[in-house]
Amino acid sequence: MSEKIVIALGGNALQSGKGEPTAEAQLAVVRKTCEHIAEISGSGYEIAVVHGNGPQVGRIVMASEAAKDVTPPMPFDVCGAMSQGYIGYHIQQCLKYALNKTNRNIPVVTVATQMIVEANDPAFKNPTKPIGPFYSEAEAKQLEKEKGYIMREDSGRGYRRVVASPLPRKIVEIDAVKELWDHAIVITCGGGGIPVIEKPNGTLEGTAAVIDKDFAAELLAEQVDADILMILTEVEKVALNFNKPNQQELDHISLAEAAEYVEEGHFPPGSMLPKVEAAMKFVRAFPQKRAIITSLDKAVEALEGKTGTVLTFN
Ligand SMILES: Nc1ncnc2c1ncn2[C@@H]1O[C@H](COP(=O)(O)OP(=O)(O)O)[C@@H](O)[C@H]1O
Ligand SMILES: NC(=O)OP(=O)(O)O
Repeated sequence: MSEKIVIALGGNALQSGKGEPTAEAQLAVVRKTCEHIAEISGSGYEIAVVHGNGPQVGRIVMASEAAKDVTPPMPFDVCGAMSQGYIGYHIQQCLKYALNKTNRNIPVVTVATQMIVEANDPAFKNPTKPIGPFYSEAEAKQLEKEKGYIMREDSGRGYRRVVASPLPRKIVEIDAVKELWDHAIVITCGGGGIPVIEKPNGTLEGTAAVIDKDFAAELLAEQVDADILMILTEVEKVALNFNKPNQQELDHISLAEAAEYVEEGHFPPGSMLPKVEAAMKFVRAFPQKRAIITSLDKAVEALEGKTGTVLTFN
């Protein structure tokens, strides 16, 4: 039987193309990434794709706010749904093309996915998820004053707006994803899923937050009994002392080592910490399985054990 793999694509990594953060620049990165995903599919893996949306949803919110004199601003959850739509569309288009090139006629489909979060999740009081563009410290201070945004430094790359990032609890469309699994490559839980709160009468209500797609991908991997959780971002390996002269890249981490490095503060919240924590959760749930963190362009080599950081139980 072929192995199942959930592949998570970083929202920032998808915007890592040179030049302006345009849809065209993202499409170019998605196109290249999909060549790798098609190659993985060609090696016999069953795949689902999850993607991030931090930069994208941040810009959609900004555009919506900026257009307030022309049309009413969109609620935050709707902006999240819009980001799922356009990133999913890019992946669908590029992945289908890459699969066709290798004569693999597999349908590719995006499922608009809602994710149940808890209304009393402490994350609502402690925003950590960076979204939108990067700013200088002075610009960040100005935005805090003018717009009331909460701004934080993001992994040495500049300041960004941070928003609440509650934990994903339940994938609303999981039955549809499971039904589709044998027939298509499913793009699901985009941007971590559209955050919704379940009301006592059973209705769902969108809420203003951005769920971490690493945790969403992990939850999906558990639900579909995936063999591998693969998290693709901008760096080839997870590092200790990241961006410092004594930076040390890691080939392999055990669960116990990962816990120690987390405790020592090597991984910032909202960027590398959720990836490592999601990987830890996966191998804790499935001690025989593995999680891999690497860059978009190294996915194939990492699966072959040639690069990336592999996290296992022992
Ligand atoms: N210890 C670390 N090891 C590797 N990268 C790190 C580390 N700490 C912070 N980073 C940064 O975190 C980034 C990944 O987080 P982020 O950009 O939020 O991910 P995504 O691509 O999923 O949106 C890396 O590209 C790197 O710049
Ligand atoms: N939603 C989410 O996790 O986005 P990023 O991958 O951009 O951080």
